[in-house]
Amino acid sequence: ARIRHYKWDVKNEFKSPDCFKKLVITINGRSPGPTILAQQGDTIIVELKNSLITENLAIHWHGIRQIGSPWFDGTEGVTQCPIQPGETFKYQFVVDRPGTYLYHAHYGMQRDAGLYGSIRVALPDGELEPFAYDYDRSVILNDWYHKSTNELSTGLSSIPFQWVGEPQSLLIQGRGKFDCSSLTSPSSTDPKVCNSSNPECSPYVLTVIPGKTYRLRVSSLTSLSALSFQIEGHNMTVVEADGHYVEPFVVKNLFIYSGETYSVLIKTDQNPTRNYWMQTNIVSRSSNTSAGLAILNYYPNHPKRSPPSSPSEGPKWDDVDPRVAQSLSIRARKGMGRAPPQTSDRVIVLLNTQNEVNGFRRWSVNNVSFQHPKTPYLISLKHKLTGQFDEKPPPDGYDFANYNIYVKQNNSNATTSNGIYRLKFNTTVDIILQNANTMNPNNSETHPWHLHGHDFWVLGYGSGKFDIDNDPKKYNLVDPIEKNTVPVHPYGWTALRFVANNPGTWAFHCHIESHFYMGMGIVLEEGIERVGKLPSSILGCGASKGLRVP
Ligand SMILES: O=C1O[C@H]([C@@H](O)CO)C(O)=C1O
Repeated sequence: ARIRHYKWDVKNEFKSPDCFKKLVITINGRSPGPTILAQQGDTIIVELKNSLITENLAIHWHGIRQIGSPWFDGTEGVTQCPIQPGETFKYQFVVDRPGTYLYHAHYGMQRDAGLYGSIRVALPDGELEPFAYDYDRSVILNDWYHKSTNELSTGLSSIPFQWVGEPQSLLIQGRGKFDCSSLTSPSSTDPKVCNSSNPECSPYVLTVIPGKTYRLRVSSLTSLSALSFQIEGHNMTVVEADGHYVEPFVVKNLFIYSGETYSVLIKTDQNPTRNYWMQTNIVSRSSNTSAGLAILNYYPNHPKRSPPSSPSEGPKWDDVDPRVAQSLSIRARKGMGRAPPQTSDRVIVLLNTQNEVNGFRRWSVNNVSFQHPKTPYLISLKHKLTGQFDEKPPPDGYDFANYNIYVKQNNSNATTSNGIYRLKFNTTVDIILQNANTMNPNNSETHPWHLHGHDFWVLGYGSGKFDIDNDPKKYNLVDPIEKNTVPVHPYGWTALRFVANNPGTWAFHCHIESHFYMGMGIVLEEGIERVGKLPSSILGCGASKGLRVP
């Protein structure tokens, strides 16, 4: 195993990823940031300089379990104090599993500003993947807002509530195309603000050699949108999800939710005299945002030559069945999955609702809307700093008998809390995500939930209200996939199982940036007594002020 040492400088820069100029948070001048390339078992060291002028910072290593290094999970308020402007912070962790992972800001809604990238972990020398390919490439999908992160988050925490709305564009590998002619105000029609011929917003080009097999790692870090991804004229064979091998299945559209990663195999076996569209469309929300477009360039055609065809319409946004069908198709590759424990020690049902708290619009689980404490949990628990968060844990369920998930509630008030779920070390825990109606009539949204510090088995999906007596009998205990991010579909439920064997404090939350900001998450603690000495670099905020020694 090797040590991979990176030096990153994080700052604000003017960029035009979709032709509209705005402030973007870059790493070494780039957004998406540099790809971390490593081999299983390597140690990654990222020396991160915060060169933002007035803003704190924290970076999460999404999908990396941080076994033995829970303090470097990068989750502000949960595992560390934020990195202040001018400071250099050293993240150090082991990438213990091969696969496709991500990194991104995890502080307020900072991810929206463009602070994200990918992590690719290869097998050790001499070990082979269970599928063959000639080349390995990756694309990160995103959506993009023209308003600043501060404007968006301030709107969400204002009275009256100002929703972020649909994104202005969709990005593929950091590039999109906003139609500058749709702007009307004089300042924004200035070509210095929006310029459709700016080379920064020319489409991303993936050049391929005809007659080969490509492994394409596709991941999504959208702020809000669920996406359909397709490559004109090419089927995709899904072989990996969140770092786990999938029993291969073929799709034309890959539905992908924020925080998920997939590998698909594509054969470049189409007419080699032309190029093809790679395309994303928003699904699950009614949106006027144009498709995201990139070019699959068959060598030696000119990389800038537009495909002769028009981009496709994309799937119908409100057609839920094909998305549920894809979720159900994702199973562990035969003979390669780890079997889950056949029973669990604790079942936590999490009802997802939109609520109001003191006039603020929020999201809640079991009527509790999450709020960060001033002192990160890992620090207050390890150092036994009392009174730093609500000692009363949030509930393990909701009023199953009387709650109607299909209607807008008459009284949709909730409370805020920073209480956490404390899990007995090494026990097996089931979590059932239960979807419901929002505060708008006849509306239930899709939420991708992401768990830090673990992979979980996906035991099942269902529609309607989870029936605790009968639905567990239908669980897939034979070949469930392991993932770290999973959708709960509109008016549906999703059942997960994991073993609480990674000492630390771990966030579990909706990966939609505005929803987590609005309280849609929980925090789990397990084995805090087994956590080693905390590095001094994560201390220094809230009640841990005096603990930081140079
Ligand atoms: O949090 C949200 O707020 C809006 C909408 O409910 C506001 O009316 C929406 O679609 C969300 O996902």
